[in-house]
Amino acid sequence: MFVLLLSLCSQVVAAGKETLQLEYVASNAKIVDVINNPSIHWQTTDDKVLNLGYSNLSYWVRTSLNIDEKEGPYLLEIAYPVLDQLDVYMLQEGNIFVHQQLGDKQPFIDRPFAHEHFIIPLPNGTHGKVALYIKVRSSSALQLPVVLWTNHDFLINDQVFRIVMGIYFGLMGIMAAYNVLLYFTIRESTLFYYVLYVICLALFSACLSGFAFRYLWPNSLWWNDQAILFFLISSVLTGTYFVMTLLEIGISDKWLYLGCRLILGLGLVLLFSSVFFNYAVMIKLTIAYAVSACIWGVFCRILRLAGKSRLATYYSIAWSSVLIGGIILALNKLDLISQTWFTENALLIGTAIEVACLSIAIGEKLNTEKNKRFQAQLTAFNEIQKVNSQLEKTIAIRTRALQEANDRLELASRTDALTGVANRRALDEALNSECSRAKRFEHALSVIMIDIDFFKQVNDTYGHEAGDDCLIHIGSILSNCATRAGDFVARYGGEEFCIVLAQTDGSQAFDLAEKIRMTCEASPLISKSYSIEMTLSAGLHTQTKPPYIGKELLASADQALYFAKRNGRNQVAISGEL
Ligand SMILES: Nc1nc2c(ncn2[C@@H]2O[C@H](COP(=O)(O)OP(=O)(O)OP(=O)(O)O)[C@@H](O)[C@H]2O)c(=O)[nH]1
Repeated sequence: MFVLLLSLCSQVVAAGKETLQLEYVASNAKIVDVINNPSIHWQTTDDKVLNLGYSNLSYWVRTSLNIDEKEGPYLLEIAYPVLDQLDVYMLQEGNIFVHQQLGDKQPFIDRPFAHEHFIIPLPNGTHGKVALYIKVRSSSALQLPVVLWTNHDFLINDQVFRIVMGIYFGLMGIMAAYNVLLYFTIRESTLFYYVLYVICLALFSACLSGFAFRYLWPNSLWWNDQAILFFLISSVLTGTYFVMTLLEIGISDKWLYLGCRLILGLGLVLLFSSVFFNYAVMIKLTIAYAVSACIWGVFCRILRLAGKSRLATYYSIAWSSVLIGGIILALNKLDLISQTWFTENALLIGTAIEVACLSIAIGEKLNTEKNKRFQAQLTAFNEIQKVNSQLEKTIAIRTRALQEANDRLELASRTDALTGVANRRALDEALNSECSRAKRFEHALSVIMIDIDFFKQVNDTYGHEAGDDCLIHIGSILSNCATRAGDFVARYGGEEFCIVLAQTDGSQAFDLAEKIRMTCEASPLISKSYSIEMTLSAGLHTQTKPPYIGKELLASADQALYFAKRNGRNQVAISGEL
């Protein structure tokens, strides 16, 4: 876009303006002492634009214009808005017919033609050879781009000039407005400094191009000079803050941080000094300061962005473009390169590219940070998942261990500690549940009560320890004999045992009771020091119809046992047959 407009602009300028051969001399004399004074040694220049660099002297510049009335009317343009004082004289045959005082030391309203540049309309009817004398003085760089336009060509050229400026300030405005909205949304300090930087840069460009004087402070002559310094220094200050936040230069980056702090400190000193010291001195210092800061910006990129390729690319293009633009403008102002549309607008082009690239660089940085945050969240999420699964495993192991412990406790609470068979509590539960089942399915249910004969004698003879071993021995005989599903062996208490036989009729139960009795009789408890022979007495009760009541079954079986004892022991008695 810029290249297109640049070429378009160059064509219009080339077609519209008459090339003027300027002569100049450093002199503070009056017009009457300059015209027709053969002792003055006028110097000529081959440049299209007279460029005298930074000079505090007054200069007289002269040329002659050939006016063809048929082509007119004509406008004389001095296309450099920051000149301090201009006295423009036009003479024909030694008579002054135009005298115009111009310059940015006069209120804008005094200009004969409302324009950012200095424009002098030639009086109607001007014809033939006209001598042009300009006395110029400026504390800024002294350039004198004098152009003679026909009205028609001037209008075409001016339209292009305004389109280019409109695009530039429009771009700056959009960038500032968009990023300020973005700042209020995401509160990222880089955006804040970027917006300040863009505003300062745009205002600095507005000062240089004359737009600020025309539209913002047309009557503030002192401020109009100060504003150039103020906004250039402010651009560097806000730009440095921006670079520090964009590149995350903190106190840990010792030398980079100190460098940035030095630039900020120097900027503040210059800003303060600019109020008191001569503009001509301050502008040179400020330009040197701005160029150094710009080079420092490039240096920061080299040290800080090695390896961060995309952000580095945008940043490099941005800073290089403004650096190149600034250098071209500085060389132009110092009269080291000639003034052309491009050299005059190089900084504008550079800053426009810079502002756009920096905006992309911010986006790139935010994007990188978003990805970093996402990665961190992902890592944290994975970590949490890992911990959770570890926790779940640990909980499962603990739960299993707890369950096993509970099972062991449950078993222990239902088991007789000495013999290992079920205890009385478990017997009551099993008997009740078998009673319910028998009632429901109308099964026969048998209960055998067993008691060791003369066990007191065993204890008395062999001791309690041996007695305990005998109880264990009998418990194991019972468990080994009553092995059918539904057989339930329990220690009833002391030397008494009980067997519940589900779905077992009287004859089956009797056979089992006999088998147990005989096994016991035939299996003495043998140890190194003794062999204890034992017999059992058993009472059997079988319930074949309701009511199935546990306590009553036990009582009937116990009654039968009592009978077996009384009847001589070592026998099985059946409750119904007593
Ligand atoms: N070693 C040991 N002896 C027990 C245990 N529980 C009960 N006894 C003993 O068992 C004996 C039971 O004796 P008694 O009730 O007089 O009956 P008995 O001597 O077996 O005679 P009968 O039952 O009439 O044949 C007592 O001496 C109790 O001390 C026990 O857990 N261990």
